[in-house]
Amino acid sequence: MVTLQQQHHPLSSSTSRADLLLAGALRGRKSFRVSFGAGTSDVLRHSWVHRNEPSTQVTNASEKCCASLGAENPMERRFEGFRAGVEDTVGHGDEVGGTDSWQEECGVVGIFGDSEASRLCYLALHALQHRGQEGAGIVTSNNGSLRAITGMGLVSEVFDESKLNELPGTSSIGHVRYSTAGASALKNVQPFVAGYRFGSLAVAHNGNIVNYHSLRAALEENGSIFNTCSDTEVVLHLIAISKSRPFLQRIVNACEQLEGAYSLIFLTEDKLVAVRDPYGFRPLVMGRRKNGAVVFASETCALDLIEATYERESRYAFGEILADEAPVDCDVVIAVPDSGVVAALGYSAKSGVPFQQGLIRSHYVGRTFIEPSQKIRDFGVKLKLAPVKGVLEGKRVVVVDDSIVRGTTSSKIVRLIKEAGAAEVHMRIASPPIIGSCYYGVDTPSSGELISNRLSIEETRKFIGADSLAFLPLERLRQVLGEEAPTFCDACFSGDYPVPPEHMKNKELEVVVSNASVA
Ligand SMILES: O=P(O)(O)OC[C@H]1O[C@H](OP(=O)(O)OP(=O)(O)O)[C@H](O)[C@@H]1O
Ligand SMILES: NC(=O)CC[C@H](N)C(=O)O
Repeated sequence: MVTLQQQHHPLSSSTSRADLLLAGALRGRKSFRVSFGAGTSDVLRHSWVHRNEPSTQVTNASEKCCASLGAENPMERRFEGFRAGVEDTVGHGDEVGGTDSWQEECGVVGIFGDSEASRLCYLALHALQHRGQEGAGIVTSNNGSLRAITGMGLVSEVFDESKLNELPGTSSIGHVRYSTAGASALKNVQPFVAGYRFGSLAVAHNGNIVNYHSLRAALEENGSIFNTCSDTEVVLHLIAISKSRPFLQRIVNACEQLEGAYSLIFLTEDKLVAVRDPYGFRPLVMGRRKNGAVVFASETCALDLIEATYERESRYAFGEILADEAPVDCDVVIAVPDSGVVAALGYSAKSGVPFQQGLIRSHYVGRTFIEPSQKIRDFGVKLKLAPVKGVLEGKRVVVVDDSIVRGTTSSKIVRLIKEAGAAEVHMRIASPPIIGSCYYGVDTPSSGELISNRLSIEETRKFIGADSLAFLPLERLRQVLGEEAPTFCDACFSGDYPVPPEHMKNKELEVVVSNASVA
């Protein structure tokens, strides 16, 4: 582990140390670990500390997790179809055997050094709401103790002004949940807070710990009692039993035992620590507010909302590369909102072709994956996206999206745009073809259902009905990532799985590698 940075935090002398640590300890791969704060308190405690809200109704291990969903909760209706027969350790990925589109998974946030920490956390969670709608929670640290509020439902359903008033403090972490391990139930809603012999510790996790079953079995064998049926809880137990010193080393020690995907944010009475797995499976970005407060979040949209700056935006570069690699005579560049917007701006800037809003997204419609059948899903795309005739009629249109998964969205979009009168439709995709399923926490369909696994780029172009189709070449993606490229997992694009997963669900591992990038 190498210390990259030590600096004075401008806000408070009691939180005066900021360490940015770049760890190379985990299996020889590079990952980053970041901690902010000072000192440790040596409080002797073993019990769980406050998870306010009804979540404190702790249960015996054999209880089905789905049991604690409240009847009045709107999410109960939304997830009704998924819950039948759900076992303790089951999340969405296991229940439905993959979903209709590329799922982004939970969102995590951490704020350090701002007197409005819980409010900023709340706003940032709003920006990340698309990553998980089952439950939300915030933990703050104030005057040497942690305080948590968690609940089922959307951020706006769980929190209001009075709840936020109950969460004073200058540091906070937050979570929006899309379950992958452990059913959709209140007790599995994060952040989790635990008390152990050195004080209190909270954690928010995005990802899937693939060796969770064996870790939990070993911990239970040694007497650990679990409070939830989420994979995330093992991390707290591993930290609590670690013999390493100081606190950061205990985290390293715990994470060294984890396999799979984890972007984790920890909060103690005086520290905030962000950890990313050695392969960078799940996203995590760092930003800073003007007052010096440090922010971690799953996506940059959360940084933008709370006016924290982030140094690099690679999606813009992906758009520029597409314009460079796959130019085409066209009149207008449009995006599939919201995920294609930044890349479309990059394409437009590089090609000199104007960017316009050719598709308007309705934010009042649920994500298409909630719809149960293919037939209904087709309507879903139409409901979600409305073409703007004035922009499209008679035009040669370049449409930029971030990915093609099964091909459902792209084919509907091409049809919508043509029906609106476009003369030509050229799809540009700001990622390489997705040829392999994900086993590390992104709920993707099985490999066989991925269109780029089954069809060549030319066949995919025909399937979606576009006049041309181009993907971001994998080598160019790696170029953008530079030296960091080997530290990121690109299994879904390359078929090269860095960690063989313990549980394969029903997905096949075989992938067909497709080399061409333009059709
Ligand atoms: O090829 P398909 O299987 O249709 O999936 C591809 C689509 O899925 C994602 O959107 P999603 O529906 O997740 O909504 P988003 O725009 O909120 O990301 C992605 O941005 C593509 O538009
Ligand atoms: N989507 C996620 O990142 C889920 C985190 C964790 N595995 C859970 O199920 O709660």
